[in-house]
Amino acid sequence: MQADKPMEPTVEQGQPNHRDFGNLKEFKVQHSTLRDDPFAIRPGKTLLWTGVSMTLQPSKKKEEPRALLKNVWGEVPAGKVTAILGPSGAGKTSLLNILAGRTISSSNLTVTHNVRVDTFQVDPARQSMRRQIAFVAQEDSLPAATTPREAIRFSARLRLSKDTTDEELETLTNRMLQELGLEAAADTIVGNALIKGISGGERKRASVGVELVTRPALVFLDEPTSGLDSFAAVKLVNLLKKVASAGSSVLFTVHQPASETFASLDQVIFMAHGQVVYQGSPEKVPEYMEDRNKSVPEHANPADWMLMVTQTMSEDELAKDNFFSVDERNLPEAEPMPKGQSMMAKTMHSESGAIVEVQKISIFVQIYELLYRDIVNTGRDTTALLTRFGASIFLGLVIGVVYQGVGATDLSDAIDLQSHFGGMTMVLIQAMFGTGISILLEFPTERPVFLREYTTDHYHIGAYIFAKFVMEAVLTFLKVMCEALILYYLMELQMPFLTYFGILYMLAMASAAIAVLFGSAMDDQKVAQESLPILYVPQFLFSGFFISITLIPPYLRWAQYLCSLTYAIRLSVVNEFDNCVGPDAQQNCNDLFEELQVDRSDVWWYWLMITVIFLIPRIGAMFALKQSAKRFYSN
Ligand SMILES: Nc1ncnc2c1ncn2[C@@H]1O[C@H](COP(=O)(O)OP(=O)(O)OP(=O)(O)O)[C@@H](O)[C@H]1O
Repeated sequence: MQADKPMEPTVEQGQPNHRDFGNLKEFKVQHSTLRDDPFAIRPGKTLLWTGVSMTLQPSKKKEEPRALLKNVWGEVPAGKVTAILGPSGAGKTSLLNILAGRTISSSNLTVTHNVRVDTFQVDPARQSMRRQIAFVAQEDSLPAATTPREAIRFSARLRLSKDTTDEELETLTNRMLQELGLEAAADTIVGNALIKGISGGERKRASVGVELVTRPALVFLDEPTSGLDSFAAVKLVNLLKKVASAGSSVLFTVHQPASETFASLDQVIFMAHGQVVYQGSPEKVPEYMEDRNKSVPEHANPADWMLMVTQTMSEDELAKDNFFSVDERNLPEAEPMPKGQSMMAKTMHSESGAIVEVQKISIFVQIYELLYRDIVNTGRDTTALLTRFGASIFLGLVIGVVYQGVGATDLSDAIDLQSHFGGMTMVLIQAMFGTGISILLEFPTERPVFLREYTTDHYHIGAYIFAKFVMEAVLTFLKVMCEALILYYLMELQMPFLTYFGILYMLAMASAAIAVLFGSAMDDQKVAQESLPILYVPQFLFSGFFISITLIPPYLRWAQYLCSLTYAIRLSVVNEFDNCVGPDAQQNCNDLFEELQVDRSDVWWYWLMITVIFLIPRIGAMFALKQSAKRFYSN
């Protein structure tokens, strides 16, 4: 561990740092409660569970239900580090997910449990309970263009008490980076499979930092040491011990801990075949194995030995040799949480030592932080930005050159008018497609980040949707402005420039809204992308451009009113062809209005409808994302 900055008054006063204390009680007396200390003492909570079972219901009638967890019991005392060990498929992650409220009963899964925090009965899936839990999943889901420093600071800003100052946040973040050995990588972007960033191990540690910086009372980590070298793994476990020594209950899963790591744990829960094999201190493992005639060989790592034994023996053999442990704790009756009781609210110690409730930051700060991150990250991803604007400018130039001067042609010539109308429609289709597709392609990378942050209580869903909307509105504004400037002047259109820009912009925003709704509603982003034509192709059919509305079967014509492209085309036609000069030109324009069923007096209605089509999917996306998040933590 690196030396720490002299930051706590306890250190400055010449008292020993908290790392010098072996026991929590002593540590509590000396430890700082300062808000810029990630290891500041926190109100500890003991998590207990019994009767945790998970059964997979058969998909076919003839099959039997499959018990994945059987009456699992255990405990994570406050101030202790507990590891769940066991062979692959033993049920470690399943247990962790149930305790974290991330797995609940569903159509094919039956979950039962009796979980308590201290003496109170709790439902881990409840929002108030999940707010207490810091959860580090196996897969990292940090935004690719963010740096570890920014990711940790973002988490601290949104999840710590609202009165935490910028200086405190900076100190907390620096301290966390230092503890995780991430100083050198602190300002390098996280990256992903396509963008080079920090290493996999650094990414894992950054994910841990994002959770630990909030000084949680309960810390759950799924395989935090996987992908780390043995030195980094030992360092991480030491860090978890430090977090526990500040009062947290730490529970993590691990496959095969090194001897040093194993010996340093406070408590281990060894699982096999969905049952508890051993629960207790690591030192007593050799004795436990000896009692079952499977003594740990000399110099062998007891964890490795236990893994080997449980993997080579069948479930029946293990049961016969008395390997499975039943709950003999005789727990007293749990108390229901009293009404209005705030114990499950997130709490911390004030500087006077009193326990106070964490004040959640306002939705405006959440929006500001989300927007700030989006702006910085968008600016960093120059390739995506250049492609987005480059493609618009290129397509604008191609369409503009092909339809050059089409707006100034003679409207008394029906073919000229058709080209004029065709050019405008082509641009509208391009604006609609270009915006929707680029959003839907981005969604798969953003979705896991949102799901992690939303389910760990970073922000309100409304803040996320609003920040996303503002960002899209600005980027789409700039993109459409580029296109409109090129096309308006090359095509020599007749309507006022601002009207033309307004129509293109509203259509692009409506298209973006539909893409966001699709991306939000579908868990499988590939399916969402593949289904996009279902939304766009009907728009062509009902827009009146490829087939006259009057030729469409009457029972299908209503569909035109749901298509944003229909309104955009009608608005373009009314504004571009309303002042046709000369009898032939007037006749041609009237024919076009009739074919498209455009009514000059309905212009306000067209504007209203295109606005509605752009607003409703946004609201829908909010609900769809909420549902997605529910499914996410119940998987
Ligand atoms: N939602 C689910 N639907 C079907 N099977 C499931 C579900 N969740 C877990 N399982 C099954 O339960 C068993 C235990 O899975 P779990 O992921 O908990 O094991 P693990 O001990 O964490 O394994 P590993 O160390 O490989 O991650 C596995 O056989 C897994 O396929």
